[in-house]
Amino acid sequence: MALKGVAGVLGCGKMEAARIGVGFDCGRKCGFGLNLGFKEEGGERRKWECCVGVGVLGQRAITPVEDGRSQGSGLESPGAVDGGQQVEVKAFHKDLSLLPKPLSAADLSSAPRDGSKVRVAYQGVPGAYSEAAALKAYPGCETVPCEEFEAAFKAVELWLVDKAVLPIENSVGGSIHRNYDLLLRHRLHIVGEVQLQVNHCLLGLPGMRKEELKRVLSHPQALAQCEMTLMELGVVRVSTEDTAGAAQVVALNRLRDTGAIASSRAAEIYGLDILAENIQDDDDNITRFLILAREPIIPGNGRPHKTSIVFSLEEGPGVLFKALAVFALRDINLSKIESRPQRKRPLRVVDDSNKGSAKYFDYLFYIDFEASMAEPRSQQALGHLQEFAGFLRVLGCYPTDVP
Ligand SMILES: O=C(O)C(=O)C[C@]1(C(=O)O)C=C[C@@H](O)C=C1
Repeated sequence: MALKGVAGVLGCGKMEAARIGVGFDCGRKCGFGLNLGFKEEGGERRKWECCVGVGVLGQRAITPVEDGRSQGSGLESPGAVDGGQQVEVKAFHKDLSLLPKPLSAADLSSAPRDGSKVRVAYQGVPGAYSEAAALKAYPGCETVPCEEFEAAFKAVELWLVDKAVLPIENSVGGSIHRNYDLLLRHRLHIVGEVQLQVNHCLLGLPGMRKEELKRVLSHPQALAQCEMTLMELGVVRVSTEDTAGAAQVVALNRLRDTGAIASSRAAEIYGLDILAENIQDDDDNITRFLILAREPIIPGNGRPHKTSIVFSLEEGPGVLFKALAVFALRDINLSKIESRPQRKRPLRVVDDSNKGSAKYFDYLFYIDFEASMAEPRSQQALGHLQEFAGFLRVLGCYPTDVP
């Protein structure tokens, strides 16, 4: 499947100005796209509009789904009128089965049409919680391990895999900031979330007892989530790239005095004993993962949806209060707010008159709100936010998951 004809604008009759469209080839010369734009009101950019369209690439056949207005099919019917003249239609002898077929709902589902499995990238090695999250989202998928988070983003961008599943926050350890930063640096779309109950096990070589351990290896988040158990054991903590990677190191190097914090599945894969189960400090230890893809999904109204956005604000008193009010005013609940330093402009000079010595940290704000982009109140809220946000990007709109 190759990326072709990423055509700019899909037709949306309602949108008067500045439209941003993305179109994606679905493999059979068909495409679909999400079109976001502004409406001009009184000479100002005011209103967000969002519409989705499906079409046939390489021709002009685009049929907006939402407002039902065709923008010209490019396939004239026999005897079409051209400038008042009847056009003579020549007979042709072609294999009609070669013509692109119209998209059906199944074409937009997660499974590739050729029967092959969905390929999902994750950071870590087999047995990592991220792999379990990928399998929860796409049962029976082909999981593709990646060394770093960034490699998983790139694997999607380079069409090596269909999706990536990456941890974004944990109920005990908090946010995974690296992935917030990567979301902005890459242009992938959030198409889903997975909430996974994480039950950590203490693993060791067969026959070992937990009292014999001197060191415990794991991912820093996992070590932090099992702080109390590790204190009781009085062991040295050593960070690894992922939990299953820790189990792999213990098994491969036959480390007798070293344990690993990982999943029971990792114990099975690497042939280790489970020395203790559920060793996390908090029983409600839930990690939330994001599913990323090259194309956005068409937001629905049926199931509860979330929308994730990122924006920057100009300096001034109460600007964050005003930004949050656009959601409160429309009764939209926020489920997450995170701020990250702006990498390109981490500090802002605020007193030009005073030799420019006073500086503020400059932040980007990430918000998840509980509404679909298909709802007018979401579009209105973002239109309102756009009035005072220096920068605004919709990272994705996707169905809410439950642990
Ligand atoms: O190391 C793993 O197994 C991962 O999937 C990563 C990760 C994380 O980054 O937070 C995921 C879930 C657990 O909370 C611990 C580690």
